[in-house]
Amino acid sequence: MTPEQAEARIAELSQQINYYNHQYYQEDISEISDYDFDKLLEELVNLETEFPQFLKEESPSQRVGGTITKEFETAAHETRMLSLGNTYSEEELLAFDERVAKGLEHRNFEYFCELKFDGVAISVVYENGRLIRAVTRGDGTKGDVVTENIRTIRNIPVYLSGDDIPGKFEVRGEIFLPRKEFDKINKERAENGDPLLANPRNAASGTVKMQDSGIVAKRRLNCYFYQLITDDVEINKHDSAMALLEKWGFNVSPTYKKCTSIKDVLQYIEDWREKRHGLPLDTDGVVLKVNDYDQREELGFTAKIPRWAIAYKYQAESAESQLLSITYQVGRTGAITPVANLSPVQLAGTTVKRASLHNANEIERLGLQEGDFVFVEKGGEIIPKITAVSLDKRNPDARPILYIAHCPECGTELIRRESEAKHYCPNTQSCPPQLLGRIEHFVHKRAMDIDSMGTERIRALIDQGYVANFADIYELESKRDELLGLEMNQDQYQKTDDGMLYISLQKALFALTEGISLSAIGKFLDENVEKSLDETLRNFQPFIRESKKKVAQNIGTIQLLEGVLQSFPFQKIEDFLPLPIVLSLLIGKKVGISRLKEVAVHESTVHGILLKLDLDLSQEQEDRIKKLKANTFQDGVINNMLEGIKASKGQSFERVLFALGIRNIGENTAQILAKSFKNIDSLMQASSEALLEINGVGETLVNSLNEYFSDDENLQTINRLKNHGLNFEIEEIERSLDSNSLEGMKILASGKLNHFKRDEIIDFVEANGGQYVKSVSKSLDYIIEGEDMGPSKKEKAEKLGVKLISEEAFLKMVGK
Ligand SMILES: NC(=O)c1ccc[n+]([C@@H]2O[C@H](COP(=O)([O-])OP(=O)(O)OC[C@H]3O[C@@H](n4cnc5c(N)ncnc54)[C@H](O)[C@@H]3O)[C@@H](O)[C@H]2O)c1
Ligand SMILES: [Zn+2]
Repeated sequence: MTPEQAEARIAELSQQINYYNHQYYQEDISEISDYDFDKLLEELVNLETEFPQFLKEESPSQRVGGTITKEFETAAHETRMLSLGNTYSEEELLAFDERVAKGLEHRNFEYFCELKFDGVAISVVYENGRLIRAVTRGDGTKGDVVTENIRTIRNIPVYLSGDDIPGKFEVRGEIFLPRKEFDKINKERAENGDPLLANPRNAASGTVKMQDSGIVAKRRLNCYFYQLITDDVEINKHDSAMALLEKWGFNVSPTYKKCTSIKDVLQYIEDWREKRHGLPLDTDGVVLKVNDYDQREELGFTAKIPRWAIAYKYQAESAESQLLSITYQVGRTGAITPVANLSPVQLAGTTVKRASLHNANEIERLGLQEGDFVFVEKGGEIIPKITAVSLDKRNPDARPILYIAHCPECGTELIRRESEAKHYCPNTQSCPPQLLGRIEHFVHKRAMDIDSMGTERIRALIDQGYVANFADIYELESKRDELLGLEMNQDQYQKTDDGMLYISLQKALFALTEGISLSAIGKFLDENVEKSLDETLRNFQPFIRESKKKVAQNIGTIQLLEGVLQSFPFQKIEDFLPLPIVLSLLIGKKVGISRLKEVAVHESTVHGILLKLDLDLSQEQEDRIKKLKANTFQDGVINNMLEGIKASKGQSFERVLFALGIRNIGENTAQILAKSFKNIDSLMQASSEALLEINGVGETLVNSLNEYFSDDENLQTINRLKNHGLNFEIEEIERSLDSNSLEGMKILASGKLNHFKRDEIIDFVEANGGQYVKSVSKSLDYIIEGEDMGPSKKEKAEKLGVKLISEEAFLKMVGK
């Protein structure tokens, strides 16, 4: 490499690393894996070592990656908070050991080994036994003061008592979000249709920097401490510092170990390579630190890292698997996410059968072709990802993956907006998952409040054609009889990219056999989770024998199933079977497999397929098919749901307005609009000027309203909802007045007020006998002049001779 090339590459690497650092520390996003990031940094360090003339002071190799944010107060660290050198290789670890030995002139020394917890570093300062300040690492010299947030973490003591607590000391540790909590939060977010958190580390980091410590408290963060800094007690070694932390009640992970040689360290690393997956949090390596403080001092620091410690990072585990098929998922926003169905493979302690492919670019980047053997890796993320294709194993006849052009849920042609990686289904009105999102909003507690309509039920109603818009909900009452028997649990179904409907293996085996319970089959499948579909079916036969239930008949059916699976070229999804195949075994004499295939492509449940086929089935056949179905709507469920729907008709106009889900109309705006316009007709007819007069209404909102009301379908829905008796006008509540001081006066406020939020001023004027008016006109008595009242409005008021009054003077006038 020439010096010119080196200089250019150094600049390029620095820029990339700075960018990823910004994403990682400020935005809590990992755009590349830690491994890839560390490789970039390593390349930079190597080049700067070879060409020291290009080493800049501000190079990312010389600085700790984070910075402070603007949202918090800043505090300086009394002792700098450094980064750690890291390595992925044993050789480099041995080289580190030699450097340490040499630095200590080959005197004896010990290592203290800890796991490297994957969270965010925190410094917590105590004075006289009280937690007085908590600060993030920031840029290493100063960080964000996040004391209030840290106080909400239960196992960080706020007070300490005991006679050996120093007057002043600092502890450092790693805040983390336990994996269980992380999964719980994401489950809730999925149910609410919120975007999922990417991984526990980024979630922890984002949480620590939240403005609302109430939310932080709910997130159940936890902390492991690994450093004590104090001048008030004589400590010479790290192990005694750790013992003190434990004694004082700080949470210390019991996974540490003191080692007397690098050989012991390597053993510790091996011991935890697999075992760490059983810990409640993510760990990504081992930190080894020289135990003795005097020896540490001798070894010293570089600008960014201590010379007496290093992190050995476990490389993300990788495994080879085969691509079976691709499923395209449609989110509540219409975003399409391709998911790879893989043959099962063991990875980081779990069986992997699926991997996210993110978007079309990712498929292209990988150059993925049908049936490819691929490498999967599991980093901090829950869903593993495909990192590469094993080209030498590729079938020469394999075809490239063609990204779907139409929405798998509704058939609409997909669009891809410029500068966005994802494809979208533009059918926001009736694409089932998007409709689901809108209906979930409609029935939400703060909207129509129909809590008897949970996600599963709504999904069933949408998929089976009963609900296509809000008004349909109020017509369910008249369809009570048809609802009986509708299927609910959609997780038992899957569709491949060609629209073919699949059913879970558990349900299929349950229906195909006799005398074996669903839970027994579930248990059998759990035991075979690592096995491929073919192996699982093979193992199912000895299982049937053990069960001693209708052995000959059941085994016969399973062998038949294996035969049919071989003769028909369906794509594979582990844990699922093509529904036409399963149905052909149950009712094959009545209808051919090609007809079943035809119908299964267009339907989303067994119930739907049967309605379509309209066959004359025997009772026995009906009973066996029933075993395939998901939970169905029963009388109790239906009554409960219809009652909730009926009760929702009492919701106020503002709730109804919010429920409609008009873009940019949140709860607050709905309240303001309802109060200002009193009913939907005036709102519909309101001119842009009249709308803009209202505090809190801007151009964007005016546009959303215009767009919404100019759509006939929306108007129809509103009309139908009106006919069903929903409230489209405000109920005037008789109110006793606070005073009469504004009697007969017409008042308007403009600009930002200090004592009133958005719509509070309206209430206030009315409560004191006045009338609040929304536009500037001659009939006004006063305009309360808020901060930054627009100059044109002011001019208009002056022209009309309307009196301007300050907020203070107004309050005085009312006697407040
Ligand atoms: N994926 C990305 O885009 C991206 C971007 C920037 C950084 N990163 C990752 O972050 C790393 C750099 O972060 P860093 O500078 O914080 O270094 P680091 O995370 O590699 O090491 C220092 C940190 O380790 C933590 N730690 C955990 N357990 C510890 C223990 N037992 N003892 C001491 N410290 C412990 C502390 O928070 C400490 O601040 C990179 O190596 C990379 O893996 C990733
Ligand atoms: Zn769609």
